[in-house]
Amino acid sequence: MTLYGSTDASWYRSKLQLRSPISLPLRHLFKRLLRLPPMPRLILTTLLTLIASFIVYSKRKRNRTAPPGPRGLPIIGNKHQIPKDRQWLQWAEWAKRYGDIIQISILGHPVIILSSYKAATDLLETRGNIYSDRPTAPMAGELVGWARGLGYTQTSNPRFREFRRLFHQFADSTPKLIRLLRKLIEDPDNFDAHARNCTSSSILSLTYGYPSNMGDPLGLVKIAENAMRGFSVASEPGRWWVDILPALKYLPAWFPGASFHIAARQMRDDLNLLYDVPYNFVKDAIVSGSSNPSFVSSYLEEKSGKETCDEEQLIQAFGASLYSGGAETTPSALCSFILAMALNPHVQDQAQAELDIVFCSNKSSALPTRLPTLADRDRLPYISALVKEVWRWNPSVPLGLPHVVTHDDEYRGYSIRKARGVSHFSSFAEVFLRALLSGPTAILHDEGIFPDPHVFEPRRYLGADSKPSATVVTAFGFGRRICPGLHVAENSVFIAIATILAMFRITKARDPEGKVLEPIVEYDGFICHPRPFKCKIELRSERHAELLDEDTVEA
Ligand code: HEM
Repeated sequence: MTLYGSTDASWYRSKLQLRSPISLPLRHLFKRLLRLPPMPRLILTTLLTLIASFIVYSKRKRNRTAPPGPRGLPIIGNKHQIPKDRQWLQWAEWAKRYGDIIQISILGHPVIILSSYKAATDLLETRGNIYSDRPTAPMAGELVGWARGLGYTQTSNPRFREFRRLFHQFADSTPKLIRLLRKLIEDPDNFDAHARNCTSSSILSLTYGYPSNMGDPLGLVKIAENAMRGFSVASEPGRWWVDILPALKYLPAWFPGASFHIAARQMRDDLNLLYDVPYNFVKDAIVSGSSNPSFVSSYLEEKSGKETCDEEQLIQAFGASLYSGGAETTPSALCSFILAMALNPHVQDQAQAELDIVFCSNKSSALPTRLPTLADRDRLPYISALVKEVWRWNPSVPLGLPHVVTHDDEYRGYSIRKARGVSHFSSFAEVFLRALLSGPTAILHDEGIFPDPHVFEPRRYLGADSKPSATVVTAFGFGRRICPGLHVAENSVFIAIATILAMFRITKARDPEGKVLEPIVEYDGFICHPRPFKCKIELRSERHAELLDEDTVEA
């Protein structure tokens, strides 16, 4: 007796005298099924059985000791509740309702979201090793190809250690920002574009020795910007179905719903250019004896032309990882700083008062003898605190990067299951730990640690004696996967902020009638930028401009 055969339909009819509220629709459904010809009946019945088992399976997976979280729909779980943009607002809302460790589900598989400093450090730092892998990321990692670089490399890959070692060597580099200062004098209104262009060319110069003073003959800044746009878009959580159902990647691009292949192909082409063009530039320059000192040129010179194919790929991927890590995050931090200064003149007054005490010989005229350098950091506690507050106020990577759990664990009585990524179909079982969440109740806006989290207040990081306090900052992630560009970012953003504050006064812009234009304080993107806003950036004195020509500026 089979359900697909036509022999004993009356037996099923008798079984369908169900009493539950869904008995009527079910009866209709089965009646219709029984009327179908055998083949369509077989296909439909198989499909329905699969769907029913999936529902039962996904309900069972939510075990009673799992962290709390919002109810989802059968099969898709909470997928439909994840917004396409600014997901951290949704994370924060859930955190308010369910607590600082919550579990949602996507297609029956658990996704854990942490939103307090305590939960994040307990899991990602203290028990870091089992929480430090990365998911396979079908869209950004595989289809676009970012898995070749560090951000999406699995910890078991031998390249992981090599990448981290190279980053360690790079940590002393500080991007040169003198060009940014000049641009701010010449054309202050376009500060956003200058911050991006100058950061890009500065990273390209440090990494490949690409000259920043001769325009951009290879169009490298554009190439890198295109690749980065792809990185941001491909990495957005919840945006691509193929990240949730990796099996979709086997569909041909023409198949309805598989247009992600077309987007991925374009992004991959952009990324390949970022791998090849600057690398070939360094190789050609070494051959012709015209190479400028850079990280990649010293690596290749050390190998004296005997680099293996693997080493070539490693250093190419390292260059792209450097670029992808720094090129968007640094300008995001600088724009947040400018916005914070336009909105908080009293903070700016205090920071400039500190600078004037340290650098002006004649206190009454406030004319400086030189501009700040990194070596002055200890003498500038308020500015150091202001930089930390920039990281906290608008974290450049508000969602962090996903972490994957590699062993079953228990935390506060909740069970956290390891990712079970065996086949392609089940690799979406990976558990994501979105460690860095912005929004009112998330880590950097955790009211327990940072009262009035939306207020820009550098004093949070100073003790009663105005000396630096031990408050921790977490904008750079946790544990084994903590941002390896942390020191480069801290140094370059500190020196840029200290020098901009020393040289310029930042105020709100006014319209032609003199009315103040209030900036909108909103941010978007996987790498989060303030929405475009206008402000006025003026030199504090001509003397400050002269200092740029004197050989006193480290920036
Ligand atoms: C400007 C401020 C920056 C912020 C706020 C920032 C933040 C972050 C965060 C939150 C992560 C994820 C950490 C985790 O998984 O727990 C990360 C990873 C990473 N960052 Fe940064 N970053 C910044 C600048 C940079 C710079 C300048 C570079 C390169 C020089 C860089 C390179 C990287 C790389 C390669 C990774 C992946 C590390 C891994 O997967 O092991 N970042 N960053």
